[in-house]
Amino acid sequence: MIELQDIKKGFGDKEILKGVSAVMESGKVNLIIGASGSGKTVMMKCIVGLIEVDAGKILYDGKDFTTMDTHERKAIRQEIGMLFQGSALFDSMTVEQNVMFPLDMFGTGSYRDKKKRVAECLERVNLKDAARKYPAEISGGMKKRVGIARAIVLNPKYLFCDEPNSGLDPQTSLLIDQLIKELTVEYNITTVMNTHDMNTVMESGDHIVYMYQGQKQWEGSNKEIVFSNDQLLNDFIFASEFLREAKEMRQHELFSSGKWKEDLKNKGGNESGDDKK
Ligand SMILES: Nc1ncnc2c1ncn2[C@@H]1O[C@H](COP(=O)(O)OP(=O)(O)OP(=O)(O)O)[C@@H](O)[C@H]1O
Repeated sequence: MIELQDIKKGFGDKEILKGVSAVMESGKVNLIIGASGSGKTVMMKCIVGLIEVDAGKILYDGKDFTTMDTHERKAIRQEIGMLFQGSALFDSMTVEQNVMFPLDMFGTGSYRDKKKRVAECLERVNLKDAARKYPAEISGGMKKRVGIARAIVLNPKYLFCDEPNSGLDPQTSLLIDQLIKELTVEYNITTVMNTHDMNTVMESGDHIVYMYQGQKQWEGSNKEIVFSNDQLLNDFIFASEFLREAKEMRQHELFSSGKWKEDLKNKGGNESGDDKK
């Protein structure tokens, strides 16, 4: 679990994060969404320590990251897996060597153990047969899967994904989303993902933090989004008439099945559809 307590960050006299609090739960895909410039990337960089917050706390399973020294931070960083937007593979290395890289950097076992771990991860993302290929020889979706294998090779407790679906077709995006979600549940990882992809929001958003101009405007699940009355969130998510109609249909479907009550109860919400901020 990662907890943000009133984090603030500014550059010069420009305040970017204006006191954000949120809890990113383990075993869940926690999404950060919002318009361009709303502060998603700055927030993500603060959480992993690429930039320092001006105020507030970031707790990794109760341990305050903001006051840790370099040594303590290094220990946390070893528990973090990162999936970068462009996959960020080394072109001169094979798929297998790319996945091996974090093990060579931080791993302790023998070469044989490392090879075994790499094989397990490649098998898990269904890329066993591509081990000897180079990035230039595989598709964009496969590159993302290599990125995922590399991100999980050290058994991370926390996984950060920056726009994992950018540049992928809708079907491949869905497969990547499913894979990330499965791994999150399987290994009880706290996954934090920055995304613009509305399919991801609706399919994988166990917990969604909607950022608006440096503040958390709304948070809830993909089910709660359908019943949200927050105007800014609705304008952002259901931007087109088509999506507004789809939302109404989904609401109707959930209302008539009575399933919305069950879903909201499970999420700790109430029947009035009041939003949590
Ligand atoms: N290093 C920096 N120095 C100064 N300003 C910065 C810096 N990094 C980000 N900003 C500013 O912070 C604001 C939020 O940027 P951020 O990258 O977090 O937006 P975002 O929500 O991730 O947008 P996008 O969806 O386009 O990636 C922007 O106005 C940006 O110009």
